[in-house]
Amino acid sequence: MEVGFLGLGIMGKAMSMNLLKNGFKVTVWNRTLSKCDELVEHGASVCETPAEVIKKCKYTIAMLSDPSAALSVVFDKDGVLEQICEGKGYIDMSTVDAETSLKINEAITGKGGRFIEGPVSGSKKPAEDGQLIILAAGDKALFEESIPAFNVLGKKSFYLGQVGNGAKMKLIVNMIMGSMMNAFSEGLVLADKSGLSSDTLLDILDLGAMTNPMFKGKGPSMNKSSYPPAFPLKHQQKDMRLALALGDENAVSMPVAAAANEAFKKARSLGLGDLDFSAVIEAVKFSRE
Ligand SMILES: NC(=O)C1=CN([C@@H]2O[C@H](COP(=O)(O)OP(=O)(O)OC[C@H]3O[C@@H](n4cnc5c(N)ncnc54)[C@H](OP(=O)(O)O)[C@@H]3O)[C@@H](O)[C@H]2O)C=CC1
Ligand SMILES: O=CC(=O)O
Repeated sequence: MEVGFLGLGIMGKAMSMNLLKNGFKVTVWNRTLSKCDELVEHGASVCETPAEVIKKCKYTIAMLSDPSAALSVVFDKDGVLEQICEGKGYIDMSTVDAETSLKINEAITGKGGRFIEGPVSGSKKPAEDGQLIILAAGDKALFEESIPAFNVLGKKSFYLGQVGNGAKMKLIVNMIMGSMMNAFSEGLVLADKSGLSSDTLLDILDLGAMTNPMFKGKGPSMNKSSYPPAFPLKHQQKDMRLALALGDENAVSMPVAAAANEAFKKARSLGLGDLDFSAVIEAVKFSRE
């Protein structure tokens, strides 16, 4: 199976590498073209524009930073729309809002192509290990044809119905994750400032009902003030912002998420946007200084 892949950031690189390792023929494109080199060393082909990738491949996956990147790759010059046509499928796995997905769906299907959104839950390591959770929606037949690729990329693929449902589900999951990360950060800082060991707090949390892979995975490095980016903080803040907009649309009051969003914004203003989202703990430390 030949697959195109647009966007080789933290996630796209790991995902396209997995496809290559599992026997897929992969043609890649990235805005910063030099990031394609490592994939080419592992057997990928490279194109100079998204349009060229679409022309070459029956199926193309995108993994881009945010709504503006997802729209630009489709609608701008040399973009996806220039070559999408009947018989081709476009699978956008970026985390965006439903409105963005719907715009892309309308444009792709208007040209006779097929579209699904497929945002993923799971970070850099699950992407490297093919253990993502895929939240797909849109053209059902395209979803079924994508299963061989999804089975390489993830441990479970959900089909959620009409376009927009995948985006909404992903934003809800990440809103919960961002709120949890803030409560966790406050607890670690409070333990430390109360004269307690924040490492002991991790041990206690791990033994009880609140044990979870995120606290276990991120806690030890947070206690060392180390935040190598797996999920960049700027993307988590984007997800909080988009989830809050979904709350506005549905008149759902979300004061916890709103406070968490403020902390991520504060962290961005401190220049921490490119670090892991666990660096939000620095905003908690900052606010009490
Ligand atoms: N990292 C994670 O743990 C997870 C991330 N996600 C989501 O996946 C998506 C990708 O995340 P991640 O890989 O971490 O992000 P990165 O910031 O590492 O990569 C972003 C990618 O988008 C490209 N890009 C940004 N702006 C544009 C633009 N205007 N035009 C074309 N390409 C553009 C970048 O290109 P360039 O290299 O040129 O900058 C790069 O390929 C995001 O939506 C994120 O929310 C979902 C689950 C987990
Ligand atoms: O979107 C981020 C994740 O870890 O999932």
